[in-house]
Amino acid sequence: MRRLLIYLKGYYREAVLAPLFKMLEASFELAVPLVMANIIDVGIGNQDESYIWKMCAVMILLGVVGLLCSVTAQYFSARAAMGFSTALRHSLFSHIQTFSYRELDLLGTPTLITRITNDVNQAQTGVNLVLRLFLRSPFIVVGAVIMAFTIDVKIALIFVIAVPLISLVIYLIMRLTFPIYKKVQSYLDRISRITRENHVGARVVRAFCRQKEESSDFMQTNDLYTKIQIAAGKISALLNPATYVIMNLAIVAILWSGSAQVDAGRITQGEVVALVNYMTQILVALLALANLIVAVTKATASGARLNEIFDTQTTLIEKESQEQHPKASENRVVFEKVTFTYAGAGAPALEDISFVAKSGETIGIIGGTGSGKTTLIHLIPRFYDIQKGEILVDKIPVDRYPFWQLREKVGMVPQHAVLFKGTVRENMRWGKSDATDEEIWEALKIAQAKEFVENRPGGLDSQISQGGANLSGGQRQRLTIARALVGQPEILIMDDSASALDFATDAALRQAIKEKTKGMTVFLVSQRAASIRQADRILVLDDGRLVGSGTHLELLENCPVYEEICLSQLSEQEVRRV
Ligand SMILES: Nc1ncnc2c1ncn2[C@@H]1O[C@H](COP(=O)(O)OP(=O)(O)OP(=O)(O)O)[C@@H](O)[C@H]1O
Repeated sequence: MRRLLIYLKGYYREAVLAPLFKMLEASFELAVPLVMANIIDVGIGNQDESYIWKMCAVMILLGVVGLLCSVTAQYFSARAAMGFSTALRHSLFSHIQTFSYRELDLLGTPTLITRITNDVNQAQTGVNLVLRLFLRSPFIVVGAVIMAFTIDVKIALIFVIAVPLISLVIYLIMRLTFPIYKKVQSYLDRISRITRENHVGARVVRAFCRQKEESSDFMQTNDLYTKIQIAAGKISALLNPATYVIMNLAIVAILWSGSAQVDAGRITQGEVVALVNYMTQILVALLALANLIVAVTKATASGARLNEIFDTQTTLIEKESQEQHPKASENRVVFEKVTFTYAGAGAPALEDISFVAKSGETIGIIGGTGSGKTTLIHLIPRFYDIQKGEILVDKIPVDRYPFWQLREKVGMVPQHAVLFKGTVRENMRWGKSDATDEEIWEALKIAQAKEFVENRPGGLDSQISQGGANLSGGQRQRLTIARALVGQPEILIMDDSASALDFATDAALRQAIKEKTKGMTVFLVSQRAASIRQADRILVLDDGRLVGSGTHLELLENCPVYEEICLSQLSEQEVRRV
């Protein structure tokens, strides 16, 4: 947690003023029992009404000034804590943006969401409470004990016994609850994961009538979360009765011993009341301290979880950020004996892959599910670093390009069509931030999306809801294709991006891409043999290995895997048709 305190930078003044004002408030609070004692001893003792009113006014004044100090402290601590959490959240968000696919695969989205929301909030609460209570509570405890000693040393010894006893009870209860609070956080992660999965896959859940199972899964985790919170609550519930018993016993002892001292004329009745008040103040301060410690523990656990994210460094390093100036190369993308294994995976997802994709060529990639098609095309824009071999784009290894330049060269249409909330135009400008309407319409035309965008009220200004939920699967795919085309990339990668399109639209799309994007190297991943058979060259993957490379007819002759795929989808006649 200490490491995170750098995010208090800019709020040091508030971080100093908040505890100072709290201590000021505590000083006024410590003075109140003495005023009370005077009211009893002098005012009531002498039947001096005006003195009583005067002292009441002093008490009210102390209360009001104390309140003002407390509110001011609250203001400063809230400012500091909010400033801290804002800076922390910014930094965390920016850090997560640096993660490559590898780190995102390893960490997973739900935990990142919990950490940037819940954990940052816990840290913020911790900072807020520390600024207000860290000095105040010990100050009250020590101050009240000192005041007790100034009144009567013998009675003050009761404080010396009671305070450690109360502290011990608080300590024992906290020792029992701390491990439980740590578990709570991991359950929250699970709840967040289930919620996210369920909501993202809401349609699938309904299609498979899995609502009951999903609900029971969620309820199980939620129940466990509740149970663990209740367990912690039950133990914490012991705190008040146990400490109040000690405090009341201490008060009885004060009254007992105090009455004897009053009889002996060593102290006054007012001073006995003041001692009782000090005992109560001590208990309240110790309980506040216990709450503070719980909050600090939670904040420390959250801080550790946040530091885990900060300590996760991207493995994808931009080695040279200077712009590369590749000469126009015939061999646009070259894979040389490439082997790639996912982090934590036992076997390579791709092994010993070599091929050359020439400028202007359309490369079809086909293979069974899990054969490595998506993995292969993810390596071209360097979403992952390979372990063996080399990948060259325009004769320069991909890890020598600055990311922006490589990603500008490569237009990516992912397998899952993801769009963002906003207008069609805003979504299209992800491909090129300053794209003109003409450029956008041209890209939409090639992607076979012009007509349906024109028919939407507002055209380019029509709204797309979160994730593109107000569009059909095919419409979403066409818009993501258009988004990649807007930037006029030199290499276009389409990862099964036309799977939701009917055959006629799919064919029209491929035709338009071929005609309108001269010189562009196109990678076309598809499960459909019909979609890639016209490609200039087809790569056939099987279990992470390249088992065939050539044109449709060549592969039919010499690649049994390809022949099998084709025959499983098309008739013998269709397969052999040129
Ligand atoms: N992020 C990942 N982490 C670990 N393993 C992965 C990851 N993504 C894919 N794999 C594994 O790598 C192998 C190749 O997966 P890939 O997604 O490239 O296959 P694919 O041919 O594109 O399949 P599909 O046609 O079903 O999309 C599979 O065995 C898969 O389980």
